[in-house]
Amino acid sequence: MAEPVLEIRDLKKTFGALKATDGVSLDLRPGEVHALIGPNGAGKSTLIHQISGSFRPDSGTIRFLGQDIAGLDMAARARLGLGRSFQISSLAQEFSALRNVMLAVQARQGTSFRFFRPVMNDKSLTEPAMAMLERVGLAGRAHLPAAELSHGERRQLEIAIALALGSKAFLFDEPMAGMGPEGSKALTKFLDGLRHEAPILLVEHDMDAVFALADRISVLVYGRVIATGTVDQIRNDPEVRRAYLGEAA
Ligand SMILES: Nc1ncnc2c1ncn2[C@@H]1O[C@H](COP(=O)(O)OP(=O)(O)OP(=O)(O)O)[C@@H](O)[C@H]1O
Repeated sequence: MAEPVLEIRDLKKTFGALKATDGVSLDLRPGEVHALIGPNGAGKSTLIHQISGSFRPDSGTIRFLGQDIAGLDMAARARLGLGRSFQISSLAQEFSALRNVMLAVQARQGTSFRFFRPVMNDKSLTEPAMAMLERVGLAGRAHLPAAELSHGERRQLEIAIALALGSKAFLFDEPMAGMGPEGSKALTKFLDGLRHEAPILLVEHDMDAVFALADRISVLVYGRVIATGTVDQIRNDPEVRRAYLGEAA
């Protein structure tokens, strides 16, 4: 089996007396969508924050592409290729979609703002940025300000930016939230293709999306993983049904 892209071992984080993550271990393999589900307050977002670097774990290890990243800050983790969650919106609202992606291309190239050159005519930025917008299906909206894009389009733009930054894995925290049924369907289809570019750790309450996308599901309850398995294994696990899925599954 291929080496995991991301390996979490025994991650613990407390807030006062509350054990928000209580010894979580899981991994993310190349090409997969690994969904993390569980009731409200189970510790899903806290886990994502620890992986992305916005919270520091009390103990445990996080290895990304073979490297221990627990001591790195958020920006350093992003530079290594850990694509950030949707909950942090990184868009410059007044800039066009194209310009937003160009900034990411520029950041990856390691060049700073080029005040002496008209950036919008700089093909070394516009061409890769446009290619990225095409990949996410936004080429036709390239010249609109980010603020004028729909909710779903802004999500696509955020992914284009993450891809332009060279993301090698994605952490998505409730991407379907606020999307509506049609938007969720479109985003599900899009994420299904995205997994081949970079595997996805997906926190999501929308079970249709989870069941459609997940290669594996881990169920978090009170900060602990109570089960990890395929969609069928999780749907048929009596403890999971009791703790989370109820009879809806
Ligand atoms: N910064 C914080 N300070 C104190 N307590 C926190 C903090 N962040 C989260 N918590 C608590 O940790 C627990 C886990 O919260 P978390 O947001 O990770 O759960 P979740 O599974 O993502 O829930 P939801 O599905 O509702 O988003 C909750 O009891 C929450 O109140």
